[in-house]
Amino acid sequence: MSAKILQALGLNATESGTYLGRGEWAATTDAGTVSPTNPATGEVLATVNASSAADYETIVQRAQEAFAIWRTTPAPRRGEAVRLCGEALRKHKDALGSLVALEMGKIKPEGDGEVQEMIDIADFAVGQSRMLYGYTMHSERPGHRMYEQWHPVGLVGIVSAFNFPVAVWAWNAFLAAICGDICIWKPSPKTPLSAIATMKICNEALKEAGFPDIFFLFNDAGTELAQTFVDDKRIPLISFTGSTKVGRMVGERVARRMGRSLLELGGNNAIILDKSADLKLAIPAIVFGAVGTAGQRCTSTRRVLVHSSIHDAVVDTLVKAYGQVEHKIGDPTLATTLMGPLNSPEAVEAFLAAIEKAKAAGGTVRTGGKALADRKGNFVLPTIVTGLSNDDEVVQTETFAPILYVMPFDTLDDAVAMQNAVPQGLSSAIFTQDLKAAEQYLSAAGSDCGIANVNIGTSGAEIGGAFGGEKETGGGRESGSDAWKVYMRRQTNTINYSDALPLAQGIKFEF
Ligand SMILES: NC(=O)c1ccc[n+]([C@@H]2O[C@H](COP(=O)([O-])OP(=O)(O)OC[C@H]3O[C@@H](n4cnc5c(N)ncnc54)[C@H](O)[C@@H]3O)[C@@H](O)[C@H]2O)c1
Repeated sequence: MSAKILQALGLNATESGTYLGRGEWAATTDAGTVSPTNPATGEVLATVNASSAADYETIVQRAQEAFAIWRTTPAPRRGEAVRLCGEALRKHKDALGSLVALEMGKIKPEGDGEVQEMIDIADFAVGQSRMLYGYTMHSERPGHRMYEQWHPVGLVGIVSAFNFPVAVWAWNAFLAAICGDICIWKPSPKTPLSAIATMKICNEALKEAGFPDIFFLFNDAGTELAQTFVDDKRIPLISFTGSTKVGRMVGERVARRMGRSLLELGGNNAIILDKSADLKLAIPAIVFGAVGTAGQRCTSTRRVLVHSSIHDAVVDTLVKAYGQVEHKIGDPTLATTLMGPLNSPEAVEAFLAAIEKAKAAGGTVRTGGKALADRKGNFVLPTIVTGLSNDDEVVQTETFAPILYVMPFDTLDDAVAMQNAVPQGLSSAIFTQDLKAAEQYLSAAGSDCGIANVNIGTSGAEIGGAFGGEKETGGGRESGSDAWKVYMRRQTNTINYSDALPLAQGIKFEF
């Protein structure tokens, strides 16, 4: 099965992890390897030769040369390049979706959905390429015109996480490309094949149509090259998606060199069920939010805050629903599977450690709480824990696994305070039929997250809205709304078409 999925995308048992531009993949074999593993079986899928320091240098130099051309290519023409990438991805959606499922471990519909997200952001970026608007301002000086324009920022570094191995790149790369930037990508060492396949699909489409290289790729056997990347002054913007721990370091290092960083970090997302919540909507939203991608989404639902009058009934219903999911845990590439494995054995250890901490803090495991030792792969049971306090360390921490903490509340003010009282601020939701409660939740005194929903869950964003979060989630916004602006530099221009030289603020300087 796995060989068939790799073959469908032209991937071999050994692959170069370095796209140098000009149609060349590096032949480097002495910079270590990356070994992506099937999380459902433990089988090594292929060997990826990592990039050397010299490869990295070649990439940056060629990216700089490419930028000199791309920055003056008309933006709608740049949009055409992205349109072709979107078309190529449409053709390969099934194959790439299967590879994402195989390598990352999310189920096939979610793998396909991730590729669809790439297609959607491509479409969005094509339209945006004709809408890189700046304001025109009225000058206080007669015969003067003032306006702003947006120029490409230059080279954009993209460091991505394992859980969205291809969509995160597209969110960044397609917008950056229409903005006139050149992108260099360092994917997660857990999912290099998805990155290589994506580069092949997009770069072949660009080459066929005669476009220059705008997308480069390197893989790092350790973290040394990634650190060089983060510290590299030739790269004005680093877009980092990953854990708060690594993202904090990246943000600090980029700031030290006065670079720009776009940080998309961890979440600790809550759903509030007030007493009027429509459980027909709320229960499936919670189950998908907590169990989807085996709890390995940045927007996964980790906490459910339930009005005390319905708390016990909601827990019972959720436990029953989890019972149904338990029968459909397995190979993520099969159509019948609802929950795949965790991505690595370390993730299983982190899951088990969190369960032990939860128990030690007085929590009760209502369902799940175990790894599935009867089979190969990194499978665990989706888990519900009750009886903990929102302040407990384990509840405050993002464990990247399907563990849901359900806690009661008495007033909406208490619920919102609990929801917000975590270090992260990514996604949040309320289920209510009470207009006042919904509006209070969305007000300035309500949710403090970058995403706040009413009557839909925390997980699964669509292209169009800006995606990202506050506090330890890093403050970045990607993909929709005016997120394109981060990939550009703003320039204010004043043009004098009069015969005089008046100074602003009426200042006189006569000599
Ligand atoms: N907010 C978002 O949009 C979003 C989206 C997806 C994932 N995430 C977060 O990502 C995390 C899971 O992903 P992960 O386990 O791959 O995260 P991670 O932080 O372990 O790795 C992320 C990336 O950073 C790289 N990296 C590691 N050490 C580095 C270093 N010293 N210098 C530079 N790069 C380095 C990794 O190789 C990888 O490419 C979760 O916390 C999740 O919430 C956030």
